[in-house]
Amino acid sequence: MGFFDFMTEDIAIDLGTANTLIIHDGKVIVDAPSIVARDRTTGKIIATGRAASLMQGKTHENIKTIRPLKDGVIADFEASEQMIKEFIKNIPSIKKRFFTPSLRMVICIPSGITEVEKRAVIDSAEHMNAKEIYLIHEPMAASIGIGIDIMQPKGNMIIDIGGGTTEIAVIALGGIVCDKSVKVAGDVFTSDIAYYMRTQHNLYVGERTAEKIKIQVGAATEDLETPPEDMLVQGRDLLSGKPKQIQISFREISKALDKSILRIEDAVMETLSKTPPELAADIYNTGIYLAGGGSMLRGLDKRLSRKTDLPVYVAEDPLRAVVRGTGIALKDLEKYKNVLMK
Ligand SMILES: Nc1ncnc2c1ncn2[C@@H]1O[C@H](COP(=O)(O)OP(=O)(O)OP(=O)(O)O)[C@@H](O)[C@H]1O
Repeated sequence: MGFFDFMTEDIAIDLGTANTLIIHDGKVIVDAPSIVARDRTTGKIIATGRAASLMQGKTHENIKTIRPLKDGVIADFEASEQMIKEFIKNIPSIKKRFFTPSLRMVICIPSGITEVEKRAVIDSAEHMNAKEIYLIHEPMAASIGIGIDIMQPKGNMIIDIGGGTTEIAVIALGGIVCDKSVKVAGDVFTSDIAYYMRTQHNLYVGERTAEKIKIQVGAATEDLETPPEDMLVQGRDLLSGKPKQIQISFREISKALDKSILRIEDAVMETLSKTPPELAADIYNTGIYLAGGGSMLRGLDKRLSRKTDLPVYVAEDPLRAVVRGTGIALKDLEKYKNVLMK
């Protein structure tokens, strides 16, 4: 270890539309919603992460909650920088320092990101005192995080369903052979549910309630082996204006999500049809891996398996697969130099 290593901290970041995760010293030390709450009059950030998420939909006119990322990329630079700075500042070993350490960072980015969006990520990292910055594509990070040996001359298909994007990629020999990124993922599922409640039940529900419905009774198919119990949902009646409660079943939610899931199925089929035959043969044998929070939707694996006639496996702890892979790449920069971008 050189002298200057004392002044550098290594950090792996999965900067996601829904959640930001940070690995430092091999451990996940930040796992928080990507949200900030700002005081409109002073412009100051008053809360980030979980604390800001609790304020969502419940603010008054002086407080605004912002989700700085949209569709997997930074939409509000200032808010995203402030949010990450806040997360990093609170890392215990950084907090106790007298000075801001320089950072060596591996940050994962969606595979469909533009050069301008990529530049924005690098600029933000530089503003945070990052001296060495590496970028890694999300599906690549997810594959490493799942434990796939990406360097092998063997094809693997990975589908990362996050909050803003679904990234589908075929990986072999440490590279992405073919991929597709669609802006249909967890956030769209949530708004599909809110729309369904408004149009089918005249019930106006906020984003947090719609997300709760998705997690509690969300389903990609009506054909579930262990269906969840019905859920009581409260919101505002659009006709009378009064608070109202209704009972919702997973069957209704699977109808509400059907169109969006069809779009994901189409994207998967399109990627499979572009896959070179030798790699298609590998995927036939190994199946498809799912990662990201959206992959936890009940029955989604079953539905994709039925569509593709392939076995589909959901990663262990799918919400953390991407950051795990980013952390592994950070630990062995030499081994992964060909998959990291500077
Ligand atoms: N049990 C669950 N069932 C369905 N969806 C879930 C579940 N748990 C979390 N989610 C959804 O997963 C999404 C977040 O996943 P993840 O953290 O992987 O996304 P992200 O990395 O922030 O997004 P992106 O990669 O698009 O930038 C949210 O939309 C959340 O509602």
